[in-house]
Order: sequence, then C-alpha cells, then structure tokens
Amino acid sequence: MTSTSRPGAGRPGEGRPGEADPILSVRGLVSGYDGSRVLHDVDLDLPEGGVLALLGRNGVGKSTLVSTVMGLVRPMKGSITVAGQEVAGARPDRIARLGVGLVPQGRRVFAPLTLAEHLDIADRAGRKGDWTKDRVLELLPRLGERLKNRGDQLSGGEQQMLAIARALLTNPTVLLLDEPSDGLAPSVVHQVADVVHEVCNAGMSVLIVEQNLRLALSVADRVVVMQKGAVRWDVPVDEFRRDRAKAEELLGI
Ligand SMILES: Nc1ncnc2c1ncn2[C@@H]1O[C@H](COP(=O)(O)OP(=O)(O)OP(=O)(O)O)[C@@H](O)[C@H]1O
Repeated sequence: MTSTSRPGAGRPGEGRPGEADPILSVRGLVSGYDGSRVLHDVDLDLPEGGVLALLGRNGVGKSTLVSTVMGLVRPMKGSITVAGQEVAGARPDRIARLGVGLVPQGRRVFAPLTLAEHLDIADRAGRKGDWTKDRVLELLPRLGERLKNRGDQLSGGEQQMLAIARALLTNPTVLLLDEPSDGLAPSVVHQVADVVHEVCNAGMSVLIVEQNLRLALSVADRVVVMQKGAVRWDVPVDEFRRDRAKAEELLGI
C-alpha cells in the first residue's frame, strides 16, 4: 500500500491487510448540510486500540465528519460501521449505546449546572462499565476539587476536562475528540495528551481532530489529512513526520 492509497479495499470494516478489523470504519461517506455537500466520498479506518489524528485546514470538514459519525449530521451516502455494525443515519443515542463517545468542539458545558450535576447526568444516561465516577475523578483529580462549581465558574481547561469526563462516563470503546486543545494553556494541552495516552492504555480507540500539530503527533499512531471534504493523505505517523513538505502543503503551515 502506498502512502497516498486509501484504507481498506472498499468494504466497510475490511481494514488493511494484516491488521485487526477496525473498530470504526467509514466508506464512501458523503455528508453535509441542507443538501449541500461538505464530505465527498470519505474513507477512513480507526484500528482497535489506535489513535487516529484527523488534520486539515479550517473548514475542510473535520467536524462534519465527526458529527456524521456520531449521528448528529445525517449522511447522504456511504457506510459507517462501529465494531462491524452499520450506523450510518442512526440516531446519536443508538450510536452512543454502541460505544461511541464524543467530546464536542467548544465543550458544551452548561453554565448553570454544577460539575457534579454534569457528571451525574452522563453517568445516568451512559453505558455502564469500568469508567465510573470514581475512576474518572482519579484520572482527572482537579475535577474532584470543583464538584460544586457551576459550569460558568470553571476555567477553559476545567471545562475541557469535564467534557472529557462526561464522555468517559458513557463508557465508549471509540472516543471522538473534536479540537480538545482549542484555547487551552500549554500546561492543559499536556494534560489532554496524558488523558489520551491513559484511555488508550485502557483499551479505548481514539479519533482526535486537532489544530495543534504537536499534540496530534504526540498521541497519534496514524494521521489522516483532509482537504476540501476529502481524504488526501492517510499514513502512519512516522511517514507523516518524514514528509514535512507534503504536510506543509496540505496543512498550510
Ligand atoms: N451546522 C452547519 N450548517 C451549515 N454549514 C455548516 C455547518 N457546520 C459546518 N458547516 C460548513 O461545513 C464546512 C466544513 O465545516 P467543518 O466545521 O466541518 O470544518 P472543520 O474542518 O471542522 O473546520 P474547523 O477547523 O474550522 O472547525 C464549512 O464550509 C462550514 O461552513
């Protein structure tokens, strides 16, 4: 397979030769808003236990892809499988029950609710599993000190950790992170990287959309670069690092 080839041989969930079946597989995905297309025939595989960084300039369709996988945007065409089950066009609650968790862009923390209330809601609504409130607070101890604080009393970093905690409480097997470092201080960006490493060590698979290239490359084992709603480059992270000129051309850096 060459560096420019796309994953799999066409069938959803087929993956690359010699690799385990991907936990998340996208084939021929067309999606967008009000009939206008943003994604054009997107293919992508997230190997089980892997971290895939989805990169691209502003507006290329990264969030649209994540939202379509989560069921928040309805696809016009194509296939999305999670652990082999077709989910394209399914409702977000069904996709969440199948084990997909989303940390949305902008965090979506509710100003009047306390941190504890946010966690309770996620805990009650989500799948049951190893990620209990105790375990999440062990991973993110700062949140334990802020349980009584309202959403609008939390710093940007605390809000981001809360958004991650909320997703973990739904016990996902696939975690989608949409620009988790956006607007955060460098020390908090490090914490985001640590959390990604920890959840991967615990067996989760992660798809991370990130503008912070250093963060993306520090956690990813594979990189997908999008341009104008299509996948232009899908390579192991080492290959991405080796071809600086191509990375610069595609990302405009
Ligand atoms: N809710 C929406 N309704 C209509 N158009 C949208 C909506 N959300 C995004 N778009 C459009 O879809 C295109 C892709 O946007 P998207 O947010 O997916 O890109 P992105 O790569 O995630 O960019 P960014 O890094 O800026 O978040 C853009 O042209 C954007 O204006």
